[in-house]
Amino acid sequence: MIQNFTFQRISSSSMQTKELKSKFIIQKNIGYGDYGTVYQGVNMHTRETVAIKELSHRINDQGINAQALREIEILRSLHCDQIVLFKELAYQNRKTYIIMEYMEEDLLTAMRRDIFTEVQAKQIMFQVLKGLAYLHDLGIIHRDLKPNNILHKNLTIKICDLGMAQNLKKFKPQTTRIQNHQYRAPEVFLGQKYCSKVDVWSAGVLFIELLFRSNPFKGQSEANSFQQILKLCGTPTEETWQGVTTLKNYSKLINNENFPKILHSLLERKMSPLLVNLIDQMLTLDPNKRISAQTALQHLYFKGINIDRCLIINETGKKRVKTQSQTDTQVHNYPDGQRIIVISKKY
Ligand SMILES: Nc1ncnc2c1ncn2[C@@H]1O[C@H](COP(=O)(O)OP(=O)(O)OP(=O)(O)O)[C@@H](O)[C@H]1O
Repeated sequence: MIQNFTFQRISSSSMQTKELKSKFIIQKNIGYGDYGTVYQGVNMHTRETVAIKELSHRINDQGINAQALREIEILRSLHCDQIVLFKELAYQNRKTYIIMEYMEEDLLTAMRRDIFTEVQAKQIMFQVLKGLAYLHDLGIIHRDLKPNNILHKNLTIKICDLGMAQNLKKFKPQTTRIQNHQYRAPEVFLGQKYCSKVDVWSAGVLFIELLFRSNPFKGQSEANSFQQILKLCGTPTEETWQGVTTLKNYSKLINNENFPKILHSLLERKMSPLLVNLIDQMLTLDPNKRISAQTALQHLYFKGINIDRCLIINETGKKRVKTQSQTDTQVHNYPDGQRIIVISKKY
């Protein structure tokens, strides 16, 4: 009965759910997650290739679980080039299927195989930040940004898996059981009420991972990852993060050891000053001081970016970056008095 109610709720706003087999053929399995299996399929009427996410709910479950319902409700309301496109819902044998546009693969798979150049990482990050800025503008936090939730097709990026997303406008209580611990923002570890800046933190981690092929906050456990944050970003103090010592988990997670901030100098060895400045702002411990996705898009690092022109695909389908030997010199003065001179190649 409740199962029917759930479908009625979903279909109430002109959503027609059809039985899966009347329209789609499942071709192969393309992904597994904690909440479902994703298949490649084809729409028999249009011949379009689609991704079909099966939302598992056991026989005795009462309708679609809250996470699945949240994913459906949020995903279908979004219209953004950087978010995977929701197409329709289907059902079969008491299971619900989200039909989405099909993408080539996720970034985790791509990162395990390919080494990204800085130009490619820049293209990827610009699109990820655009997707986040769109979500944040609507009051939605993704809360689970990580390489396997970012899809690409020839480096056109789409964020997927809105199962953990929260619409801040709905004023629901916040859980701290969010984000994979290697991408988790410090305020979540410390038990502070959080906002869309948690996604910016995850994006900053992803940026480093794309360039270094390793996650700076990799840890076997949540505690390990948090220790890594402290070791690289420094121990937060009242001077650097006002109110940090009063946070719920402060005394549990932070002892007397005072780590200096060394992330900046590690990044400088490999990255341009502008990029270091951007990542530094994305990985600022205090969420109030951390850059927003919208402001990050306007950072000088992205000045002149043209996604279409930079990437060309060669005949074998491999990504190749077109470069020219022209250089460009820019001087940037930051409000904190820092002055950066950048000599960069024009692309
Ligand atoms: N539209 C798509 N096109 C191609 N592959 C996809 C698509 N959607 C998902 N996938 C693949 O399926 C995987 C799992 O999808 P998704 O993250 O939505 O499932 P989940 O059960 O919510 O996962 P999680 O365990 O992260 O919560 C992705 O990492 C990706 O590899």
